[in-house]
Amino acid sequence: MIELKSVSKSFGNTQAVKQISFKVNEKENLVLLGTSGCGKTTTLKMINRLIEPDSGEIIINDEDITNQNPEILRRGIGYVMQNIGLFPHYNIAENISVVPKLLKWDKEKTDQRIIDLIKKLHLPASCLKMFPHELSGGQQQRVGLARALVTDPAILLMDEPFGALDNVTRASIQAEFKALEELKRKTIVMVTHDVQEAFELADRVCLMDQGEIIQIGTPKDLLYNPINDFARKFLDGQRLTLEFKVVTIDDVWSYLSSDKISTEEKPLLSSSNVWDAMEKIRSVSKGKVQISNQHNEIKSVDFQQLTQAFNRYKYNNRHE
Ligand SMILES: Nc1ncnc2c1ncn2[C@@H]1O[C@H](COP(=O)(O)OP(=O)(O)OP(=O)(O)O)[C@@H](O)[C@H]1O
Repeated sequence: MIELKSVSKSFGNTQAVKQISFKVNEKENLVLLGTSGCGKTTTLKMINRLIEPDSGEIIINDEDITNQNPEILRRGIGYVMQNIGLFPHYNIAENISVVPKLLKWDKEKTDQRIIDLIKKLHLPASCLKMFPHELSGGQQQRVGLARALVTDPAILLMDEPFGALDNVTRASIQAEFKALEELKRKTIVMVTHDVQEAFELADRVCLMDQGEIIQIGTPKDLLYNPINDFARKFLDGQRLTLEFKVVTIDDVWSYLSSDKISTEEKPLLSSSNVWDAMEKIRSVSKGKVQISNQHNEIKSVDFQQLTQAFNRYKYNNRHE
C-alpha cells in the first residue's frame, strides 16, 4: 500500500535519509525505530509531503505521490504530530473538526462522528468545550489521535504519539491503542525511539541509524536474528523484557509440562505473551494460572514452569 523506493533527503550538509526503501502492507503497523536524529521524522513527513525528498519515489496505492496535490493527499492520511500540536485557541471540538470542515462535512455528521470517537478514546463529552491547556497530557494525546482519525483515513502516520506522557499513562494508552478496533483496519507508520513501545505495537520494526535502514523485520526477527552488531546492541539493554513480550504462550506450549487443571477459570489465550502470563501469575494468590493454546487445550502453570519453558524455547531459537 505504501512503498518507498530509494528515497533520500539532505538538509544542507546533513544527509538525513539515505536511499531508503521499504513497503508497508495494508493494515500493517510499521514502526520506525532509532536514536534521535537518525531520520525517522524526516521519513514519516515525506510520506505526506510535509517534506519533499531529493530523490527516489514514494508510491501510495499504486500512485506516485508527487503526482498528487499535497493538500488532497494529506486529507487521506491521518497525522499525529510529535508533541501533540493542538491549536491552543480552539476548543477540543474545534480542534478535532478542522479536517471535516475542510472537507465540508455537515455539522451533524461531524458532531456525531466526534461523539462516537471520543467515547471510543475514553474522553468525557464535557471536554469538547474545553481548551487544550485544561486537559491532562494523556487526554490531549487522545484528542490528537481523535483529530487524526476523525475522517477515518486508511493511513495513519504517528510521530512519537505517546512521547509526551509519563510511563504509567503511556503504558495504559498504549494498551488502549492496541485494543482499538478502529486502528486495526488502518495502515500505520509510527515513529518512536522507545524499543519497548516499538515491540509492543509493531507488526514489523524498521530499525534506522544515521539515515539508513539497518534491519526491517518482526520483533522476533530483530531479537533472534539481528543482522549485525548494531541491531544486536540496540536491543541488548532490554533484551529479556522484550523476549518476554514477543514470545507467546503458543511458542512455549510444547515445553510446558501438563498439570492438574480446573476448567472453571478463564484461561489466558495462546496469543498472550509470556510477560502477560507472568503478570497474571504474580497477581493471583495461588501462584498458578490456566493457559490455553490455539487448539483450546488447557494447562495450569506456575512461575517456575513458565520460565523453564521460556528458557527452553529461547535456547532452541537462538541463532548466534
Ligand atoms: N528542517 C531541517 N533543517 C535542517 N536539518 C534538519 C531538518 N530536519 C531534520 N534535520 C536533520 O536531519 C537529521 C534527521 O532528523 P529527523 O528529525 O528526521 O530525525 P529523528 O530520527 O526523527 O530524530 P528525533 O527522534 O530526535 O525527532 C538530523 O540530523 C536533523 O538535525
